[in-house]
Amino acid sequence: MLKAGRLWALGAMSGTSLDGVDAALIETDGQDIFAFGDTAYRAYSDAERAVLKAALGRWPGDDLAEAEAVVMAAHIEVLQGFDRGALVGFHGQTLAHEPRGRGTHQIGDGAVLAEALNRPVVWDFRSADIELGGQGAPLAPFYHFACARHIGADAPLAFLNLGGVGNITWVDPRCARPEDEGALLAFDTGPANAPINDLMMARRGEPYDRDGRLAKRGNVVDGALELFLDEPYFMAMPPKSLDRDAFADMIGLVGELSDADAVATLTGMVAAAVLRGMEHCPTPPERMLVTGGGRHNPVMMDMLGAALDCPVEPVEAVGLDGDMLEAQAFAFLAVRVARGLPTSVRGTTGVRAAVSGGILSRPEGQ
Ligand SMILES: Nc1ncnc2c1ncn2[C@@H]1O[C@H](COP(=O)(O)OP(=O)(O)OP(=O)(O)O)[C@@H](O)[C@H]1O
Ligand SMILES: CC(=O)N[C@H]1[C@@H]2OC[C@@H](O2)[C@@H](O)[C@@H]1O[C@H](C)C(=O)O
Repeated sequence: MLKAGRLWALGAMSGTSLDGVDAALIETDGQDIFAFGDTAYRAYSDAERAVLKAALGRWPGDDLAEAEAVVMAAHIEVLQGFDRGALVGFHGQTLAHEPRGRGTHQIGDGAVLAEALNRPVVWDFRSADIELGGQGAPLAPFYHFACARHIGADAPLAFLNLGGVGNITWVDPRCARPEDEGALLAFDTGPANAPINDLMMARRGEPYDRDGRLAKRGNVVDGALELFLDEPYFMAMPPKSLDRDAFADMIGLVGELSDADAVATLTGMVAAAVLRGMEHCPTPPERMLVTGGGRHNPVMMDMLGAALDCPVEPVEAVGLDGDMLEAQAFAFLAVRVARGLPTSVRGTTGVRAAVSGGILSRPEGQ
């Protein structure tokens, strides 16, 4: 086990929107953040993305050699560019997520990565949590707690990640540790960019609605929005988490609409799902800090701002990097795992007892 003390750790995240690999360095002891370091991004090519897309929904035992090779090559390429980072946190690529069924499935082999980088790698962050009855997601909340302390927050606030899927973390920074009762409540709010990206690709051959340009020209259609909000998921109490394609049917709800109205309505659904999620927060947060690609979409941000009672701002408002927060989170979690500290609790994933989720693989001879 790693001794207490600060170190530079390198984290890598390949998220559900399948855009690419984010990598970031942070200096941490697994509790506090001391400094942020370099970051890098390696986009997937269209051909690579198509391979990953075709592998979604697959489980161990299926032939995934091609997808595995894409994930490993992209990670090795981007991580080899960092000379700092004594420990690596490697999330891998989620292909399927069924916490109450077959479990959760991330591809990418941390032992192979450890040899390629000649550094210890922590990986398979979600399985241990699921084995103890948790959802295996979201896992960024322990890092959100550290961020809240880092920015000097003194009242409950929320972090909202708008990736392929949306997830929210309500944080009480007055608690001493993230594992303390009442410090965190987190869950996936609903779909975020994934259905928008899928619709843009299907109808226009474009990967996403850049800057909300198409949504801006359309109107939210109430009938479709109401049908969407009838989904029992929104009423269900946390813990809860979602597969990327759990709401793939929502594209059907907008199937008859013009491109602009369809995208505007899918964008409105993201904000409406977050608003429904707020009902589950223990107290209204003082502010909502938004991370992930959705914060670059002004239509999505305006809809959120109009729906919520608190200020909604990108995390850059407090000096954080919203494109790299998840990569930093897995660097931070790697240090926690290496030190034997918990990475999830009942309030974040519903796990029966606090668990330190992840495997540590060392290169031969270390
Ligand atoms: N300028 C922009 N305008 C509109 N949408 C954007 C913009 N930039 C990014 N996005 C959206 O954000 C997505 C990428 O978000 P992000 O990188 O946070 O996702 P992820 O990390 O893959 O997902 P997850 O957090 O669910 O694992 C893009 O696919 C796109 O839909
Ligand atoms: C199973 C899985 O990969 N879930 C992702 C996904 O993307 C957003 C949301 O759904 C969240 O639950 C999680 O990612 C972030 C990094 C998390 O675990 O906190």
